[in-house]
Amino acid sequence: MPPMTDPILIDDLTLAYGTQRVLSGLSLRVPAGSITALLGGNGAGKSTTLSALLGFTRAQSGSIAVCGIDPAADPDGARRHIAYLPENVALYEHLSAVENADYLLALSGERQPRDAIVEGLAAAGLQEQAWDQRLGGFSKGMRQKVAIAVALLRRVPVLLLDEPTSGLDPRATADFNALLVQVRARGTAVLMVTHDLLSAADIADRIAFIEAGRVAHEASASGAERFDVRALHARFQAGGAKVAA
Ligand SMILES: Nc1ncnc2c1ncn2[C@@H]1O[C@H](COP(=O)(O)OP(=O)(O)OP(=O)(O)O)[C@@H](O)[C@H]1O
Repeated sequence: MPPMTDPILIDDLTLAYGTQRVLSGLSLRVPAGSITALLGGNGAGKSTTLSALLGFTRAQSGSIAVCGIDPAADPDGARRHIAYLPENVALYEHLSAVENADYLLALSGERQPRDAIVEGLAAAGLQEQAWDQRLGGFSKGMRQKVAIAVALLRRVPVLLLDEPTSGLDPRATADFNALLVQVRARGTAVLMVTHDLLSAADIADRIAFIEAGRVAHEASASGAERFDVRALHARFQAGGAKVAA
């Protein structure tokens, strides 16, 4: 059997928008069944890194692979392995939670029966009475649950999240983090862009900080370099890693 490669592998990536260089030698890997939090100041290049993994933005040099596929060469192939939650999840207001999930799964060619959909919504923590309600009245936390249910139902090996807990209250943040822990237990490689150092320290296996276009520091949840949130906060405060309440 060929050796398993990490679902997310980025090596020495350099990427510029016109003359503005954003990434300068960024390397990052996210193994299966693990959560990596990507932190850094505003404009550090966190969302750009996600965009490169999704094949929306092309790097000038270095290599990038999603389950062994180069997203620049084969964006559709890479995206088949990815569930992506942008900061503001785009769902359909006039459709119910079940209808949204049904439609989004159909779009990705992975239609599933209602029983499976409601099971996914329940697993994501959405209350039964909300399953057939239109999304118009949903809170951001409830919308996140619908979106993550779709991601769970797709059973893809890679989950990309862009500031998923921004705007969530502490309870909804805790619920969301608990869900991510379940996703990790299924073997998914999770890459989460966030400014929320406390959440990152709570659930991530690794925290990577981007500075000057590269990962300037990585901290691990285990071993000698175990997270010291105060030290990380002090060190990276200037770089914009905020500690959320
Ligand atoms: N499509 C684009 N075209 C031109 N410049 C862009 C584009 N997208 C991002 N940029 C610029 O690239 C830099 C990095 O942006 P990016 O969104 O990756 O940062 P970020 O680390 O996610 O920031 P934030 O924490 O504020 O969301 C910024 O200076 C931004 O203005």
